[in-house]
Amino acid sequence: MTVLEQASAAPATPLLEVTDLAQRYTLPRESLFKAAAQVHALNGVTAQVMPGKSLGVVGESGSGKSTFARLVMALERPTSGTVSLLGRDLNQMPPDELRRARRDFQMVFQDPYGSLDPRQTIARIVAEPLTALGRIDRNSLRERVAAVLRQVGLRDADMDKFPHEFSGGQRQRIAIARALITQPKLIVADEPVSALDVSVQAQVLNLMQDLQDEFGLSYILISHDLAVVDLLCDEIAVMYQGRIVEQGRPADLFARSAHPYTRALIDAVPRARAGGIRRRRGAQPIGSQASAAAGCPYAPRCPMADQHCRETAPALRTVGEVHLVACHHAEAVMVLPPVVTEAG
Ligand SMILES: Nc1ncnc2c1ncn2[C@@H]1O[C@H](COP(=O)(O)OP(=O)(O)OP(=O)(O)O)[C@@H](O)[C@H]1O
Repeated sequence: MTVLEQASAAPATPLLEVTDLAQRYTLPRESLFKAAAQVHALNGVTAQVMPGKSLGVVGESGSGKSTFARLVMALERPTSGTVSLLGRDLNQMPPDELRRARRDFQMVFQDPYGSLDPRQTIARIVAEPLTALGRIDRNSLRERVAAVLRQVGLRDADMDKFPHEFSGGQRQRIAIARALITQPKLIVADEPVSALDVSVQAQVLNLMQDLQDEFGLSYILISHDLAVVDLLCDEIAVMYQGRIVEQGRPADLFARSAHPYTRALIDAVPRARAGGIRRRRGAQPIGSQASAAAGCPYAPRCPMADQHCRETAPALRTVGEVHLVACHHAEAVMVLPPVVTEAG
């Protein structure tokens, strides 16, 4: 094999690599006589994002999605595990190096009303991640702001306005422009469209897709809505109580979900996917419940749970070619009929 062939055959370096990430929070003591309780927000999460690819992270409220996003952004240190961007462990970097590395990864938050400072002009808001990296002359800065505003479908003149002059969808475009200004490789978007009307959601997701095509961006897209991540992601990780319980390509997950929890999430997708998955009549809303003391954390809610599930926690394992699942009954779940697709 020639050197060139070897290079092209070598697997590409992951853009982001998260290994065995765990985060525990200690809650304030209820009284002097009680031990402080701990929340295991994240429990041994391992994931990779390749350059130009996107990972969707779905799960109900409290499953650990935002904690995962904060750790990936190095906004807090994990209890254990590592977060590496292009092979460099973010939590081992000296503060100055981490500040410079932040050029490569930016975040878009859920609330387009709360995340933009109402007293700042759009120019200042959008320029902030760049000015935080060091001095830059005013004219170049305004040119750069105008360019990213155009990239997200806004006008140069918008830079001298204030956030209250824009709709929710436009504000989310401004938040995306701010994330783009440092020309990042990765954007972590935490529920970027859940505060928007459905019609506006599609516009923002389409914009994110166009930007990905144009700049080879990667996204980590956090959402409670499978339909949203399905649109934009190459891979979906389903989280339950701080663990990834299933991970695979969207088409595999929809057609052959191997975890009963993923099936419950698909069941709750409110809109028809291209393949025609619809909400099942009378489907129960997914609420949080206490985890089992031992065994599979999903066992107390699982229609397939047996004694083995209640006693032994399933490890994440491969089923099929690239599909990962943590369920003792994965093979049986995969061959169940597709989630009900009722007419109308
Ligand atoms: N700073 C904190 N201190 C204590 N507990 C926390 C903290 N942050 C998160 N938690 C707890 O960790 C668990 C995971 O929370 P997280 O916000 O990551 O979930 P989520 O899936 O993003 O939920 P949501 O969709 O509601 O934002 C929850 O039980 C939450 O109460």
